[in-house]
Amino acid sequence: MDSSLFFPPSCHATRVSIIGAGKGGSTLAQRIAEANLANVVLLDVVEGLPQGIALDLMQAGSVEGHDREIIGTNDYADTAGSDVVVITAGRPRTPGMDRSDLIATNAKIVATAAKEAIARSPNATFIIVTNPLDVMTYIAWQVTQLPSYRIMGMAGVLDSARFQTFIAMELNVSVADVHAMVLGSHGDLMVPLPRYSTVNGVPITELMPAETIDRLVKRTRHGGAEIVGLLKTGGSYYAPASSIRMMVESILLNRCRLLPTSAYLQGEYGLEDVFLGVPCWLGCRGVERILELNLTPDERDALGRCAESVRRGIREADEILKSLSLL
Ligand SMILES: NC(=O)C1=CN([C@@H]2O[C@H](COP(=O)(O)OP(=O)(O)OC[C@H]3O[C@@H](n4cnc5c(N)ncnc54)[C@H](O)[C@@H]3O)[C@@H](O)[C@H]2O)C=CC1
Ligand SMILES: O=C([O-])CC(=O)C(=O)O
Repeated sequence: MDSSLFFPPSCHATRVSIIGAGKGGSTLAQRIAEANLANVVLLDVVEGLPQGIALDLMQAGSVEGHDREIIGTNDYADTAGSDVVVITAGRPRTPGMDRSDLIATNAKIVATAAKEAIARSPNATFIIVTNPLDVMTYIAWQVTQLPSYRIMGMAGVLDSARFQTFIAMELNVSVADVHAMVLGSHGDLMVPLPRYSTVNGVPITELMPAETIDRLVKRTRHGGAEIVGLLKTGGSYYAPASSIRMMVESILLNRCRLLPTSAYLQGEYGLEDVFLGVPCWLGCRGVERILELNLTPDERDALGRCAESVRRGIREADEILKSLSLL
């Protein structure tokens, strides 16, 4: 019998490489495989870690009912030909730290990882997750020299998910009906937009008093630190992994979902040469289009302050990377 009938020549299966097999990276690998979105390559510098997680996830697949291949590796050669590369490599913060305290450590890691990954997957779309998010996305863009629409950072989906959760908890309504929009940098200066946040189309400004909204906005701004304070040894990873999965899905399936994304700005919102969270349609080309919302002068000013703080971080990272000849 001709065995090729049963084992046809392998065809190109969609592949997502995740650089960094820690809490965020490994949870994302699980989400992508269990959503049957793509095969996954999980890479880390620690020997045995990605291999062990990949084997464990493959064995879960036999129960979860997917046939996705998950490869664990320490070798970038295994990431070759990826459609999407996600960078979660780097240190998380611990209580008392600001995300910007991670610049010196994580700039080197992200620059190296991005260089290695782009060399093997020149056609991939990159999603950066490592903190401080908007600064690290700029670094990765600089070293890969990718067209700006093919590289972006994940933060806005997570920050909006937090705002949505707090709104649903406050009103005691289904979170499925809540849609919220958080723009700006992934830090205390982020810009939640109550005017664009609704419960099934009804603006939250009509559903709760201004003081309540202010309290939820503050909690959203400190949402990451709240979890770091509880976990003590690192940050959140379930909600971040879900948020990255949503972006990966919109790209791979060309769904063109409108998602707050850290994107390269070239005049949008009056800002240039900076990555910042803005609403973007994500499709097979990456950032297909940036939506310019009508902002009030206060909201615009808040976005400008975010841009300034990201630029300060970029200058600090650039100096470090130049001194190491990584830029
Ligand atoms: N953008 C966002 O919204 C979020 C960002 N983060 C950030 O993501 C990063 C990762 O967080 P976790 O997964 O919780 O940390 P983790 O410590 O669990 O995992 C990080 C992994 O990176 C690996 N790593 C370090 N250097 C590497 C290199 N040169 N190449 C490959 N792998 C390397 C480590 O061995 C470790 O396994 C942190 O910077 C964290 O702050 C976390 C949550 C949300
Ligand atoms: O807070 C952190 O360090 C991790 C993170 O970015 C988040 O959960 O928003």
